Amino acid sequence: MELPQGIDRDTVASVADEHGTPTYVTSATTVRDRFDSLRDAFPGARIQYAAKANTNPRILALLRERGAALDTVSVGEVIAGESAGFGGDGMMYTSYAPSPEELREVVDRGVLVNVDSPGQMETVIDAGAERVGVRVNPGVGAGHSDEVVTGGKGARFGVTPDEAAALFERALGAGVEPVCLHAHIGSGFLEPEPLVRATERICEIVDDLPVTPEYVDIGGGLGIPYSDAEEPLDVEALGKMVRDAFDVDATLVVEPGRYLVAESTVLVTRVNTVGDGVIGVDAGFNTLLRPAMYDAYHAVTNLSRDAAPTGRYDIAGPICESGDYLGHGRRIAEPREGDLLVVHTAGAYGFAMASRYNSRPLPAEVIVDDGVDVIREREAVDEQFRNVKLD
Ligand SMILES: Cc1ncc(COP(=O)(O)O)c(C=O)c1O
Ligand SMILES: N[C@@H](CCCC[NH3+])C(=O)O
Repeated sequence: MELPQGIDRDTVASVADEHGTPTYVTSATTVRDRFDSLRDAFPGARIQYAAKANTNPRILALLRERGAALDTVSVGEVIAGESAGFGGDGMMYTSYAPSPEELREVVDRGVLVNVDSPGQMETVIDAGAERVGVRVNPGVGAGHSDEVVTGGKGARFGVTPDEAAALFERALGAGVEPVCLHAHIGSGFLEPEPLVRATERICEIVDDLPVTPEYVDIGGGLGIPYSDAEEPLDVEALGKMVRDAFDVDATLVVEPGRYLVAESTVLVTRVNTVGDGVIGVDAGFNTLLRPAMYDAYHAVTNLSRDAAPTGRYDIAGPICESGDYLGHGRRIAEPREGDLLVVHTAGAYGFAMASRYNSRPLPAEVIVDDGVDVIREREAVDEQFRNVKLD
């Protein structure tokens, strides 16, 4: 698998030498390129980046400069958006079971809330919002695994179409403008059909609302190939099919996270231990959770060796759990202690899902644009204890 645009082996090696490992290394060019391809595929649409995929404010700012809006899920993400220059108008907030305090703070910050329960609607009205959105379950779901399907039967996200119409009525009755119907069916699908079907269904739901909202948000979920064997999603064809299905007089909102950032980033990690068929590296599921959590595949290459793959290796992280592997049976050039490995396609739900398990500090993040810039320092080991009270 290739490195992201504008990043070569020497760059990754010098990042590792200067800033240590594990470190996430992002190509600004690839982020811009993916944004531009979506903008071209969905002309006139609002491309609303789902900040949860990669919340680094420098990446948010890069997308804002390109013309993106922002979808947020917490006050923390709203603050990250503000620090990246997004105003309230440029952001929406779509969350599950938020506290009334959180909803009030989001409204105070001027961000449009997509509610998904009658109770949330009451809180947003009480908080003095002028506008509101409603999240509906369009009855269609899709995703790379069951854990990430958020629409269809059994999904807990979004109200029913009838409830959505009732919530629109409630907002109108309270003098609050219902400006958005929102849906999101799941994450990481590589075929256009589910999103096209959802778009058709969402438009039917819009037809039954008391007013047509300004925005109709069909969510994100656009997948990307994690291996050379997977066919990429044809976003141009998807854009055309969605636009053909979108027959309401509203601004189309597309809300991808993964598609915009996943391929922009690699995780560089150093080999600390070489055993019989198992190599131990300094990045584990504390750094990149996806393999352990979803059995997700991330390609791994040995940056330090020119040789063709010499064998198959299990790649283990440093966490004291037998499930801490980044990959199994990977064909790579024979690793030696001190070698650098690259874990590909790590820009979405990588750093964003990292933890301090085993009291290992959070990794560093670097962006490569005209030069190489640290966009998040590696956490110092003792920083993780700063809220601890010893007496
Ligand atoms: C409400 C909402 N919008 C957008 C997304 C973005 O998903 P993805 O990264 O798969 O595009 C998510 C996450 O699945 C989400 O929950
Ligand atoms: N975290 C998931 C995607 C879930 C998106 C959030 N709704 C992943 O890494 O694939």
